[in-house]
Amino acid sequence: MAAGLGAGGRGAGGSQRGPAAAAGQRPGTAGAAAEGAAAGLRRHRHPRRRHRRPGAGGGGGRDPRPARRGRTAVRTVEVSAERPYRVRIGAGVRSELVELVAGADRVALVHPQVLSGQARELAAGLDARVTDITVPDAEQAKTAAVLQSCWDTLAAAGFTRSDVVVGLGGGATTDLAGFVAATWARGIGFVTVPTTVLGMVDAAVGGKTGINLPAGKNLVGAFHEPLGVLCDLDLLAGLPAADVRAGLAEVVKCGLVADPQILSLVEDDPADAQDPGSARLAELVERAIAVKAAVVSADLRESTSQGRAIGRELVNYGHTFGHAVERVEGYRWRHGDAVSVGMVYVAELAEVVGLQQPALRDRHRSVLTTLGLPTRYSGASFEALLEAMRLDKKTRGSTLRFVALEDLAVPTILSGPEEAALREAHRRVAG
Ligand SMILES: NC(=O)c1ccc[n+]([C@@H]2O[C@H](COP(=O)([O-])OP(=O)(O)OC[C@H]3O[C@@H](n4cnc5c(N)ncnc54)[C@H](O)[C@@H]3O)[C@@H](O)[C@H]2O)c1
Ligand SMILES: O=C(O)C(=O)C[C@@H](O)[C@H](O)[C@H](O)COP(=O)(O)O
Ligand SMILES: [Zn+2]
Repeated sequence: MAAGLGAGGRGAGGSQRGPAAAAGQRPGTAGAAAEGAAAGLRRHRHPRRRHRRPGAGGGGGRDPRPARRGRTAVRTVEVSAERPYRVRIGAGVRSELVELVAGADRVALVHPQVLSGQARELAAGLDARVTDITVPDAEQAKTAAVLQSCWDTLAAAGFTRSDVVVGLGGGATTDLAGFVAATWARGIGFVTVPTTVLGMVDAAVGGKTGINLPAGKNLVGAFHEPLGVLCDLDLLAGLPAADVRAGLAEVVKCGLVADPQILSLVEDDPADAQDPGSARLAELVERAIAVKAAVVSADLRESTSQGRAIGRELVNYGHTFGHAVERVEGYRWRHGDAVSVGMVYVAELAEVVGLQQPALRDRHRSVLTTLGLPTRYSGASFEALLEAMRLDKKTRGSTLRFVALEDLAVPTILSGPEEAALREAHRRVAG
């Protein structure tokens, strides 16, 4: 059964989403947690499985890409929050979907139009009855109307609590699909098969699901952990360069707040870091997942930040201003581009209030610039951005709270900065 919700398409949005172009390990909790997670990366070979790449026409086609990355190396990162699950990372791991949904009579496969071929291939390998749900592209999927339409489709197909929703796509698709799963029958099984760098390193892991409102980013949602996450690096082959770059903003975020080795890997060869087939990008993906897995394992529901002990809010670095930019731009910016500017904003703010040395602010700008990510934003007034920031989920009452850095991988919460400081940081980011 196919439920077309309108392909949407990037259309004009494609070029409008974001601008065109564009130490030392912390001794505290987050750095240590990331180290622990990195150490927990288990390296083993993928069980032998015949696997057909999309479009390979029966498996006989030659892979046109040079084998710069071990084709069989598969990594596993464990997430142990309320219900343990595994993040599998490597070429071909999407074939493991059949095991993750074993036992379900019905599977809903939620994906954007651009991934229809991959969705068909995945569906063909499943024993369950598959309901295909094509959703609009990118942020256009994260709306109440699309959510309603997904519920209607599940109702028509008779989905019960033993059935499973699979999100195949970038972060926008998996956020929506996860919220569909979280809300259907008060919560059914959910699996993520992320197809973007950002989806793999961030959105597919950790169980934050939801949709946007005109009033704010991700304002409606739920914590709903996946049964498993399949990061199939083969799926990145066709990802547009601008989306690879945007995903790297969240990777750099993990480098700044917890794992500085990430920054060195990017700075050593930024072009290689952006090559979907490179071993460097694979390592960056693994390292960022290790940071995220450690953080959400310790604080799934984002409830434990106290003083210097930062919980899940750590991975919200750069998002207070970043989400405000997305909101005032009508969700036409790429999330990663907005987070890039947001990280520069909070670095400027930390410097303005005397928390951080200028050198760290400069490192933010240089590492993001070297990837071609935006570091300036002058598209909206300070007042409009401030209003949007007030609805950030870290805000308590009328007190704005930012994740900020005292030093590389030394995070803190900057609570209730003066409006003059917020304004000055905006002036500096607006250039
Ligand atoms: N839940 C979380 O913890 C979390 C974390 C970070 C970001 N997010 C959310 O994730 C979203 C951003 O995710 P994103 O950057 O993946 O954007 P996206 O989902 O909009 O995908 C980017 C673009 O790439 C296309 N695409 C996806 N996979 C492709 C592939 N393999 N080949 C070709 N094209 C492909 C998509 O159709 C889209 O046009 C935002 O909504 C953000 O709020 C959520
Ligand atoms: O997983 C988290 O927690 C994050 O904050 C990761 C962010 O990269 C992500 O964009 C998240 O969706 C933001 O959450 P929100 O609670 O600020 O909407
Ligand atoms: Zn994010």
